[in-house]
Amino acid sequence: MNIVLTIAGSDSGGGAGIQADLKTFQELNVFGTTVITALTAQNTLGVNGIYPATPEFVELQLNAIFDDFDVRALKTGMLFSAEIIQTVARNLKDRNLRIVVDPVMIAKGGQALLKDDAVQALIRVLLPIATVLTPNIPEAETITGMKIQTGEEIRKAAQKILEFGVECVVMKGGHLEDPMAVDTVFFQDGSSFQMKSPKIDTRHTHGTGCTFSAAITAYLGRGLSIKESIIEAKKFVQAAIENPLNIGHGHGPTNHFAHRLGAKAEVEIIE
Ligand SMILES: Nc1ncnc2c1ncn2[C@@H]1O[C@H](COP(=O)(O)OP(=O)(O)OP(=O)(O)O)[C@@H](O)[C@H]1O
Ligand SMILES: Cc1ncc(CO)c(N)n1
Repeated sequence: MNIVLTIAGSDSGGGAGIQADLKTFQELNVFGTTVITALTAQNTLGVNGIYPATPEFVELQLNAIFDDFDVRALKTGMLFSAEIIQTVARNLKDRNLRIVVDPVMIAKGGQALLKDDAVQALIRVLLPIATVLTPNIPEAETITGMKIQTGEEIRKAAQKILEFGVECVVMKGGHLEDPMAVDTVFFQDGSSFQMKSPKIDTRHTHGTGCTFSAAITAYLGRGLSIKESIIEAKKFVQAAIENPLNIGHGHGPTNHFAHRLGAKAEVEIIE
């Protein structure tokens, strides 16, 4: 059994964070382990409170996992503070792992999930060890300090992110004004490709980013290449968005069962 890990925050509402990650891992046949960085009191309407773990307790959880399990791939989600980011990076360095960093900053309802002063720590200590970084456009703007609207601006921002040391960056286009959900993927060797799928007109998009990065991690853990993992993850999240569950009164969760039920999503790959 391939073992993977998520280092993220708990979403009591079950649609994002650790809960979305574990559901994704389960659906994709990998064994999921967890390091919880913070509890959130959260539902589909918003985040009512955050209770972070101490960096020492984050480290205890990391040690518990690495002392016992042979983890193939991991993702990070909500990391909350510079201190937690530093603890995580210190414990991941020099391990033979594929690391997916989802630079979670703000919940759909607007609440901050990462402190402002933690962005620099993310750039300095986590990006240099990241295999794949999955920013949405606002996150890519915060990381690079650039305004991103056009395809050319996406390319320039991705270039700057690659210079921070990540092996591959997926610029997620879900937030752009476009009838298609277009993600553009850039690698250190200068190659790139695009993934296009129809943008679904739905408010049930809570946890899409978490589900996508967890699916990339699951496929990497199963031994797929970076490119294959990203493409298969896009299909997984597209199927989960296309078949919404009617849960909650706000931004409802994506449907992790869609894959099991055989939903097939069309994703166009443009080299
Ligand atoms: N309405 C939509 N229809 C189809 N695909 C979408 C839609 N919204 C987002 N996506 C896709 O879902 C994936 C996750 O991207 P998204 O931009 O939602 O992440 P995010 O903003 O980080 O999410 P989160 O709020 O969970 O952190 C990307 O592949 C994106 O293109
Ligand atoms: C715990 C948690 N992580 C990530 C997100 C982003 O969707 C969220 N809303 N909550």
